[in-house]
Amino acid sequence: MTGAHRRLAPGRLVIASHNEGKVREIRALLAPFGIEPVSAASLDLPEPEETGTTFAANAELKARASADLSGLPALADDSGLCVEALGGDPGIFSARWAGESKDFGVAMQLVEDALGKAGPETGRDAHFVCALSLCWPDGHIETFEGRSDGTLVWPPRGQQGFGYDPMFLPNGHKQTFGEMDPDAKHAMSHRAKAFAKLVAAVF
Ligand SMILES: O=P(O)(O)OP(=O)(O)OP(=O)(O)OC[C@H]1O[C@@H](n2cnc3c(O)ncnc32)[C@H](O)[C@@H]1O
Ligand SMILES: [Mg+2]
Repeated sequence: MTGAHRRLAPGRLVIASHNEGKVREIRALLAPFGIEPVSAASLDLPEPEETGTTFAANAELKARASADLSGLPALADDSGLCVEALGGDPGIFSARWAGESKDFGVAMQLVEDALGKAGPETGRDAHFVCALSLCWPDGHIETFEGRSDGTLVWPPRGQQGFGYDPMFLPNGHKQTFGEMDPDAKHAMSHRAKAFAKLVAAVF
């Protein structure tokens, strides 16, 4: 982003996400900062169409939509799993690979099948990206990104986290994000890294 940072005043903040897993993680990350989080679902805010071509563009359009409609600052997250052998797919389409029923068992199987087609020589490296955008009701917006690098395991392991977590083994660790205690994921995830940048800028 460009320009000066703006401080976020204590008070209500909309978490502009309809993904319960993300909302849970963002609440935990916000807990120490005296902010009163309100979810987009509890305000009945619609889920905007994600027409952006980058994580940052989608995070910005989601944050802006919620800030406009609620009159409160809004924090949105756009994130996804990028697989090197698949040219970065599913990337910004990570949610869409799970289909209408949001079944990540299906989405992980699609990733595994695509990796099988790509062949063993291409490797199993992958990374998660998280873009966090904070938009104020007057339209001022700030965006921060974080990334976690790792490899993909099969079969998936663990019941913690959400989405693609059970098949993602972060570099230097023995447990997948699906097996890790939530606090351990928060200490190192793509979301936590983006959040640390946001904290440094606006709190
Ligand atoms: O747009 P919102 O309402 O926030 O919810 P969403 O689920 O549609 O979220 P995205 O558009 O950002 O899609 C990203 C998908 O990538 C996956 N994903 C993102 N972060 C993840 C994480 O930390 N662990 C596992 N999967 C993750 C997850 O399945 C998401 O559905
Ligand atoms: Mg989405």
